Amino acid sequence: MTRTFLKRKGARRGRGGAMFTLSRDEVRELDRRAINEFGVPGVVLMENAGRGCAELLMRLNPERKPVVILCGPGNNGGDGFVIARHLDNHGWPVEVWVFADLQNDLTPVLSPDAAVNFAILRQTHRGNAHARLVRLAHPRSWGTHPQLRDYLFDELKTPAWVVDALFGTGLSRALATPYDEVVAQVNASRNPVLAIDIPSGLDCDTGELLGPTVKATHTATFVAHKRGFLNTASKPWTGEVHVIDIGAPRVLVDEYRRKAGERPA
Ligand SMILES: NC(=O)C1=CN([C@@H]2O[C@H](COP(=O)(O)OP(=O)(O)OC[C@H]3O[C@@H](n4cnc5c(N)ncnc54)[C@H](O)[C@@H]3O)[C@@H](O)[C@H]2O)[C@@H](O)CC1
Ligand SMILES: [K+]
Repeated sequence: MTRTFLKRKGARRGRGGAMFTLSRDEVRELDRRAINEFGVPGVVLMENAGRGCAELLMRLNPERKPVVILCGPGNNGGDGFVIARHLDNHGWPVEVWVFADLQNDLTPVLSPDAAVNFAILRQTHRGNAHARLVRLAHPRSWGTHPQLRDYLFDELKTPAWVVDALFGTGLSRALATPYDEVVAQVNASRNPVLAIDIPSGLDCDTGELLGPTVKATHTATFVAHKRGFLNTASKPWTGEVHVIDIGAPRVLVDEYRRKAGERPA
C-alpha cells in the first residue's frame, strides 16, 4: 500500500519538508510532561481543549443547529463535557450522550478529569432546559435497552451537528459494540461531524482505519497535527483539520519541534 504524504503549503517545513506532527506516544508524553514537569493541571489542559473546540464549533454552526455530543469514558469524553458547558453557556442547544460503565448509584465510570467536568455539567444541567444529559449504560445494557439506541438514532436522523468525543489518543483497538453501531449511524446520518482530537476509529500514527471509524467533516486536534494525518488516506475521515492550542508551555512544545527538525515557534 503506497502512502503519499501530504505537504501542506505554507506549513513550517521540518526535515524533508513535511509538516510538524506528533505521534500518539509523543503527544501523550507531552501532555504528561505539561502536567508533571510544568505543573499545568490536566483539567486546565482539558478546559483549554474543550473551550477551543466549542469556539470553533460556534463559528462552524452559527445557525445554532442542535449539537449531539457523544462522550467516551476517558479524557476525550472529558473534552466533550467541557464543549457542552461552553456551548450551553452561549445558548447553543446541546445534548450529551455518555458511553461508560455505570456505578450502582448510576454515575458513569470516567477518568478523573472527565469526572470533574461531568459533575460540573450535571450541576449546570440541574433545571437547565438547554443541556439535557442522557446517560447511556455500557455495552452490556445497550442491547437490553433498545429504546436508548432508538432514541439516539432518531436524534441522529434530525438535522444536527455531531461531536465525536468518544476516543482520542487512548484508542487501542477497533471499535466494537455499541460504538460500531453508533459510528455507522453517525456516518449514515449525513450530519456534519466535529471529531475531537482524532476521528474515533482512526489510527493516529498511520492514518489507517483500525475498524469502524467516524467520518468527520472537521477535526479539532490538540497541540499539533497527528503523524497519521500526513497520510492522504486519512483525509476522508478527518475532514478539515484545525490545530487547537491547549496551553502547553511553548518551551515544551519547542522541544518536540526541534526533535522534528522544525524551527522553534
Ligand atoms: N491531560 C491530558 O492528557 C489531555 C488529554 N486530552 C484528551 O484526552 C484524550 C486521551 O484521553 P485518554 O487517554 O483518557 O483516552 P481516550 O479518552 O482516548 O479513551 C478512553 C479509554 O477508552 C478505552 N478504549 C480504548 N480503545 C477502546 C475501544 N476500541 N473500545 C472501547 N474502549 C476503548 C481505553 O481504556 C481508554 O483509556 C486525548 O485524545 C484528548 O482528547 C485533552 O483533554 C488535552 C489534555
Ligand atoms: K474523537
